[in-house]
Order: sequence, then C-alpha cells, then structure tokens
Amino acid sequence: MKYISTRGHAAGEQFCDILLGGLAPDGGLYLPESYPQVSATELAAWRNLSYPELAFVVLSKFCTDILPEELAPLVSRTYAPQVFINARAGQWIEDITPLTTLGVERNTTLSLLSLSNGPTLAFKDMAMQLLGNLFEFVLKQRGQTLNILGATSGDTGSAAEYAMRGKKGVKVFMLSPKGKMSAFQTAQMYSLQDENIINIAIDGVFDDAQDIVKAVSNDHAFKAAHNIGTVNSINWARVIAQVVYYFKGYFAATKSNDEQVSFAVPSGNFGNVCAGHIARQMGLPIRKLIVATNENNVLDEFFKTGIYRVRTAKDTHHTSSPSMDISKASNFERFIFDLMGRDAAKTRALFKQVEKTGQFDISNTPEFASIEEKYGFVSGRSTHKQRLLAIREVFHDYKEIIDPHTADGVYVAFQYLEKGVPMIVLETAQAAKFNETIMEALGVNAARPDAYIDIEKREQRVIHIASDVNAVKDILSKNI
Ligand SMILES: Cc1ncc(COP(=O)(O)O)c(C=O)c1O
Ligand SMILES: N[C@@H](CCOP(=O)(O)O)C(=O)O
Repeated sequence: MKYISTRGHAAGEQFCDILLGGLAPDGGLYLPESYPQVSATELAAWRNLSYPELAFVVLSKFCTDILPEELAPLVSRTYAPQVFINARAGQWIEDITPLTTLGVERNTTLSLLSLSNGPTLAFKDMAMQLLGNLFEFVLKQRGQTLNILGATSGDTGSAAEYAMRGKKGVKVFMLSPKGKMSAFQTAQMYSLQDENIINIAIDGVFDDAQDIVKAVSNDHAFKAAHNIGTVNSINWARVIAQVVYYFKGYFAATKSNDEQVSFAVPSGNFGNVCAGHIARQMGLPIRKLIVATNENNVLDEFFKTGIYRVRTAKDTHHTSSPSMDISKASNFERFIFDLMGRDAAKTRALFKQVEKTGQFDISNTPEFASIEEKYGFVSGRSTHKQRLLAIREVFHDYKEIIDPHTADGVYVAFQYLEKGVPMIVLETAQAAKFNETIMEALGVNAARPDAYIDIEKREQRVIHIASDVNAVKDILSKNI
C-alpha cells in the first residue's frame, strides 16, 4: 500500500517509511492512496476474533510492507491481557476493550467501550503500545535510531513514555503545557527517571507544543540530521491502531452485521474520531460519529456552522477535561481532505488560509451540506457543569465512576440517541487520573491502582522553557 499526503506529496512511501517519517515533507498528513475495504464475508469472519486476531487482520490491510509472520507476533505481544490490566480490579482483561452496557435509554442501549485498561489508564495506550513495538522492530531492521518529539495535553505523553521506556534506539522528548494537566498526569510523566525520557514543560497550551513539533518536523535538514520522529496522532500508525477498537465495539454491541451503531467520541485533536471515520470508510456499519468537545468547541462549531475557526492560546480554556483543551485539531485535515474529494490543492489552500487568517468557511458548499449524510458526523459540546452532571448521573444510575472526558462523551451522546441504534460512548480515561473533578462531582476519591498510590509525592524531573522552537531544538541537539 502506498501513502500520500493531504497536501499533495506522493513519493511512493510504504507504511514503515511513514511510521518513522511522521509528518509528510510538505507539512501535510499521510493517508493511504485509498482506504482498504472490508467485504461482507470478511466482516462476518471477523465477528468472533479475539482482540489480537482482530488487530492483526485490520492492521494487515495497512502495514503491507511487514511480513504477516512478523506482524502477527508483534501484535499478539502488544495486545496481551497482562499489558491491559483493569486498573480498578487489578485483573487481566482478556478482551482488552470490554463493552459495558449501562442500560436502556430511549429504546436503545447505551454502552461504554472501555479503552483505558492499559499501563497509563488512558486510551492512548491502545495505539502507543503498538507504536513502541513497531518502532523497535523497524529500527532494528533498518539499523537506525529515532528521537521522538511529541506534544501532550496530559495523556499522550505518559502513554508514549511508558511505551518507549527501555526501548533500544528510541529517545522521547515530550512537550507539555506547564500547569495545565491534572496532578496525577503531571506526576505520571515527570516522575519517570529513565535516561531515554526527557520531559519539557513549556509556558503555553497544547496547541503551542503541537506547533513546535510541526515546526521542527518541517525543518527538513534538522529533522534528518537528528532522526526526528513523532508519536502524536499526526503519525498514521496511531490512527490505524485506533481503528481496531471501532470494529471490536461494533461486534460487541450487535448480533448481526446488518445492524448499525453510533459512537460518541470525546474529542480534541480529532485523532480518535478520525479512526472511526476510517473504520466507516472501510465499510463498518456506523450510523453516526458524534464529536463531543468540551468548552474548547472549535470542532463542534465547525460541524454546526461550516466555519473552522482556530483559537489562540489566550482563548483556549483550561477546563476540567484538560486533555481535550485543544483549539487546532491536527487530524481534522485528514477528514477535510476526504471531504474535498481528496483534492490536495483544495486542502492545502484551506489550511494555508487557517495559517494566515485563523479560519476557513465552507458553510455554503455542497461538501459541507453532505457531511452528516455522507460521513455520519454530528457534534455537541459540554461544559464543566454538564460534565459533573454526567458523572453524577452515571454513578447514581449505573454505579460506574467515569472520568471527565468520558463524561463529555456521555453528555453529548444523550442528544443523539435513536431508537434501535446502539450508542457506544468511548471511555477514554480512568477517573483516577482526574480525582479533583471526581471529588467535586461525587465527594469520593476515584480508586487508583497500587502502582500509582502517592505518585504525586515522587521526585519529578522536567525542564522548563518558554514556548520557543529554537529552545526546543537546542535541547534536542544537546541531548541526542
Ligand atoms: C482522555 C482523553 N479523552 C479524549 C481525548 C481527545 O482525543 P483526540 O485528541 O484523539 O480527539 C484525549 C486526548 O487526545 C484524551 O486524552
Ligand atoms: N489529548 C492528547 C493530545 C492529543 O494528542 P494526540 O497524540 O492524540 O494527537 C494528550 O492527552 O496528550
């Protein structure tokens, strides 16, 4: 399978090339030339597969330059039950992403697809554990090393660091927004003392950190000289690993492949829901993809109005679902590329306009008018008050403690319940990571796994800098 960029670059790269490359050389994001299709026969055969088996068949459609006999053990090692231990009960999770049906609401089932049973208690582990193993495999094959530069609003950072700890030939430089993550998230990252993990806190928001990652990647000479790679969802490998659990959730919520389901997805950088879009394009019977934002409602505004208007750091709210405090959604460009009929020139023009003016407006186009019918996207937003309400309601009605991001998903999902269409809310993190908000909502502490008890008291190691590309390049140069 060949990969192309949303901005036109098409040099025949294969999966392993773009895994290491991250961002395309023209500043765009990589996508396959066309989406692989899943036939009705395949879908029927996939229904009863285990998680690693399902991951193997889905990933095989994209990783065509890795031999099946090499991909299969790598995938089995990644999605092993001992890696995905239920943080609450301390038990191995055999099916990796269990579906919990909360109940019947307005003649349909409302369920949570639990994606946060991995080592860092957030859905990022689902892809990052795979990336760690893929990097190790490809780097060994090519005799190369990789220096990862990433940006986090709280969960990508720890997931990447835990996945890359001790990996040969890989160093992680992770940019985080100073003072904007929960105490648990901060401690989870900064308490790591591994030599190949370097945490850098910047004065700014996640978008500033993401802009720095892109600026360094777009300096081709620097990128080549320092073997810079990425782990954010701008890296296509992240997205395909996330595609797998949409299939898994669909099979768990239905009895036959004639049924449809809807997914409600807590969203920020548009990586998670973009994976849902890819699954739908491959042929998975998804009715609606519900984009749930917090107070940082850039995406909700777009799906409601056709205007994509990014916000500055000053206008980005610091909320109680902090991992979604994002006002420039990277993966959105992948969807716009599809929406524009895969026209790279149009996509490039739109995002150049965002760089210049901070927005684009496609409200009066047939493409915008077609979004819900053709792609199933709808959206909603939630606020602190509504988030707390959702946490309380789910606790009182169903005895589950959900985290604030999942709560945004639940709150918005209620607006789109349809008779006979199962609604699956993606559970994106464990409540333990956001105890401050759980305490505020319920007056109790969220249970945390033994390994994380008192993590906030451990010694922390982090470099503080201004939000400045050259300062980051300087740290990279000195530490590589
Ligand atoms: C807990 C949690 N929920 C939701 C999101 C939003 O996901 P995405 O950025 O892929 O839209 C994030 C961050 O990405 C997150 O960490
Ligand atoms: N929410 C993320 C930031 C988005 O990162 P991505 O790696 O999914 O693009 C975080 O918690 O760090």
